[in-house]
Amino acid sequence: MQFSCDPDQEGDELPQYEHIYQNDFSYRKHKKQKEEDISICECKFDFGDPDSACGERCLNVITNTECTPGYCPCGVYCKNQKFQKCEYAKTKLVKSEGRGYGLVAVEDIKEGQFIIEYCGEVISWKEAKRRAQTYETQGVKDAYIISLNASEAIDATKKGSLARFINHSCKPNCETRKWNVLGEVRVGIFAKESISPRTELAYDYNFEWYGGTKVRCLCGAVSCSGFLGAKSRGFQEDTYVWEDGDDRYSVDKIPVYDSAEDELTSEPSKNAESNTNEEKDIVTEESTAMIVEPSDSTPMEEDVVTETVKTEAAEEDMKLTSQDSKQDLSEKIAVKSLPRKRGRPLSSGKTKNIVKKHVDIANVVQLLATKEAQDEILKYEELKKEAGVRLSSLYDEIRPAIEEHERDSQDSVATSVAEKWIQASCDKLKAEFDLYSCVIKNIACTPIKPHDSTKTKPSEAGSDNQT
Ligand SMILES: C[S@@+](CC[C@H](N)C(=O)[O-])C[C@H]1O[C@@H](n2cnc3c(N)ncnc32)[C@H](O)[C@@H]1O
Repeated sequence: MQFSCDPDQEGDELPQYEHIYQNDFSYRKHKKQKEEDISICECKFDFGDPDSACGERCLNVITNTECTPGYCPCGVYCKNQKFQKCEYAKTKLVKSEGRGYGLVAVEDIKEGQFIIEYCGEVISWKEAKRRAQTYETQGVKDAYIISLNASEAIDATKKGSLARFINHSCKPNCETRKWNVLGEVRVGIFAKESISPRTELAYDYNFEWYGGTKVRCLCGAVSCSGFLGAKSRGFQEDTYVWEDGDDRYSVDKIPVYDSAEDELTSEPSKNAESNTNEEKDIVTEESTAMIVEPSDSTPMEEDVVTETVKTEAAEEDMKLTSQDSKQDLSEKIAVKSLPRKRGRPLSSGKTKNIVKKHVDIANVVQLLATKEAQDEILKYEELKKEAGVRLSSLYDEIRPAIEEHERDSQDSVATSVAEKWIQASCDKLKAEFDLYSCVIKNIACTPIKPHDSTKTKPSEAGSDNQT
């Protein structure tokens, strides 16, 4: 949405809030990152190539993790500390038609670029719901509570960054993404597309509506869902005529807040105008008890165990030689190439059983006395290789889809793609399982070749001499 910045509007009294550049932790202590939890990437800075420092291919960037100062191999040249260094895009606060204030771009913003962090007070969900109700009864019309993770939310009502002014759109040019920064999850606003100066920034709030006033959405998008939170379960259960893609709403007797009506001086937007004509009798009072759900559903903290498992498998993969590269690269990707966790032993405790052990099939085959046993093992080895090759070529096919998913959305990769990948991975695991069971069966049941005593190893010869 293009925005006309009226300099006169900048003189208007700004809403009361405390401006902060980092989340405020009054409700619990800020986590201190443990040394063993620090993720260290494998980037190497090359002075001749400034792009070599922690860019798109940095393992930490890929996993939405900022590098820890003092630990990144690129040192001061690391480019993956944007939250920590507040490397925001240039934006400007302006009055937006019918929606209070909004934020517009002042410079060209590239697709995928980090724009600003959504800062506020980190509070528990219980506290967030209590506050949302209090704000509603106090008549606070705008909602600034955003979900952080399963147990916590960020409240930017009283303390926040400029991100608190970014409005909602049903066809947004920005999106929220969660990043792990020094052990804490933080929410950033990122560009979904390239954005030119004077364009209003907006993301899809994914509002969860918990009752109270329904706020008419004034985003103006053709695909507008009509109300903030209209897609949420609470709203849909409450609005009995709702069907997907159906824009008829049962709004009788429901108080609707339309902030356009607060601003008598501002020209109502086309969208607002038509809505106002439609429902003249609607009461305009109260605010809303809504909490913004960032679109990024990537679990950050909750998945600690899974992440540990994956990390160590990935690390084991990293040790493979370059001859193995293509097939093993696909396996690295399958475990999302999580970077190394500092100080964590490779094959300890619970992850031991998933770490690869190399079995030299040629050696095993030589030990067995019968040709049948040897052939059986070689047949299963061939099947295992074929399954590996299929997984590898599938990787080439689906990599663009995975890359697109990583760039544009943090939700799930398309089910069809995921299913193909899972099937091929399972086939490969089954082929490995078949091979190793065949090896075990044959070692247990087939006579072993007699030891050739004429071939004495040099070390054995030496020790014999000594005795
Ligand atoms: C996080 S605040 C955004 C900044 C707000 N405009 C302000 O002036 O502080 C969210 C509130 O802005 C208003 N808002 C945001 N997007 C809107 C939209 N598309 N239509 C109507 N109101 C919107 C709603 O009142 C919402 O609760």
